[in-house]
Amino acid sequence: MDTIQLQIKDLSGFLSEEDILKQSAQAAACNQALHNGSREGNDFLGWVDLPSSITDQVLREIEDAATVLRTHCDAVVVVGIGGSYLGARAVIDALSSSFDWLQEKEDRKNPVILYAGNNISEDYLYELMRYLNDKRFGIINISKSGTTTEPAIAFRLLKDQLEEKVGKEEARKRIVAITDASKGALRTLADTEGYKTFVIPDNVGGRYSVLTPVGLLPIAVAGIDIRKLVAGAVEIEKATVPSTSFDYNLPAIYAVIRNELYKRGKKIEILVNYHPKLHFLAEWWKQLYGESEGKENVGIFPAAVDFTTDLHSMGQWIQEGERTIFETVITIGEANEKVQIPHDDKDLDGLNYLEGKRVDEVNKMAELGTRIAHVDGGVPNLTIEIPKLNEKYIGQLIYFFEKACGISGYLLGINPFDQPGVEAYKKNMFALLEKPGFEEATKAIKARL
Ligand SMILES: O=P(O)(O)OC[C@H]1O[C@H](O)[C@H](O)[C@@H](O)[C@@H]1O
Repeated sequence: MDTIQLQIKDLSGFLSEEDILKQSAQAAACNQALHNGSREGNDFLGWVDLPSSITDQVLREIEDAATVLRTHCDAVVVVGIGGSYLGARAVIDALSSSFDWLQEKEDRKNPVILYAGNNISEDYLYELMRYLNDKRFGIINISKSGTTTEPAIAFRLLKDQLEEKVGKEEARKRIVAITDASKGALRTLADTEGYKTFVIPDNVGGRYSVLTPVGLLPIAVAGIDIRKLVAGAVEIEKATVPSTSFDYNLPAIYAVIRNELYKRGKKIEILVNYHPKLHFLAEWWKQLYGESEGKENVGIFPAAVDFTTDLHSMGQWIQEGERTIFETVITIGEANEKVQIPHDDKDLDGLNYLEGKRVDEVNKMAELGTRIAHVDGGVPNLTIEIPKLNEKYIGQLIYFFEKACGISGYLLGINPFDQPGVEAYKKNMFALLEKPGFEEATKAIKARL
């Protein structure tokens, strides 16, 4: 097995093969629409053939910029929010040691990757700047619009700190901006300051941008092979072209299943993992599906849990709470490392029955036991099988989820490529902060307080 797989046998009793196959023509039409741009949102389809169109030259330019940062910095702060950081963080966490950031400087092969601009917490920023005070650090500032408040605040602070520490000249070498080709405050700022920049293509939305420099540069700085990641994505891109028959088009099958379950009252999809390093993959997935489908008062609510951790907190709800959920489980075939449970002469903890077993074997039995219990408890389960955690399969998984999301959104009958609802909080916040241009809104909102 050289590719990710979709396992659907635990849907029996909830959804038949016939129910799924009935939707195959519709799903194929949605997939076709993603390729020929015949439906809503067609100005945001740049991601569809993005993996196969990334040239060697583009990859080299990203790798070169990564080398500059890796040479000049012991820590690199990725400034961005939503699609401008989640993809990078998902891949970096999935493919790095869980304790990478704790390694002493002399033992490190890669700079520590830190994140900012994804919240407006004063304490967070203070603590980050304090940590960076005696570090050789750099910044990758990412914003597609170039106008988002959270990263703009973080960047202003970090830029000040860096320039004060090393001077404007050296700071310029350690700052890279990734933004629109011509629009937005970040573009103006980067051009004025003379930063190295990369462009986010107009036709690739933030949540679909992980395979552009938005994701690839931070990932490369973290020492991860972006060529293998992209190659993995290309494989699924090729395997899901419109001529692919429905039975082999895994994203199309996944898209149909989640929509059919939704029609049957399963309003919440829980993405499940059994490895803490996949936590941010689920965060990335939540944005992808949440922003794409949650509109016009419809859409599955994308949730996520980390098992077995959350079996000791959310497990009760999932087993016996309202039956409006289904689970999509990401399962990893083979652990990358080997740890066996040792023998203990006294066996005071009663664990000798596990002696000699790999920890992963125990994890897998927890996974199997949970799946059986949840299905028995009325929770449909589908499983995405990944042979092991490496660049290639994460690349496959990224494209799998992106393609499925596009098909799924069209099946649902909405435009999966806009996010009008996100503006509501911003308008109120700007009005409350008395941003120039919001005078009327300021008056109106203040009258409500
Ligand atoms: O990259 P930016 O323009 O800064 O946007 C960052 C994020 O915030 C926005 O409000 C959108 O909801 C997201 O889709 C986007 O990924």
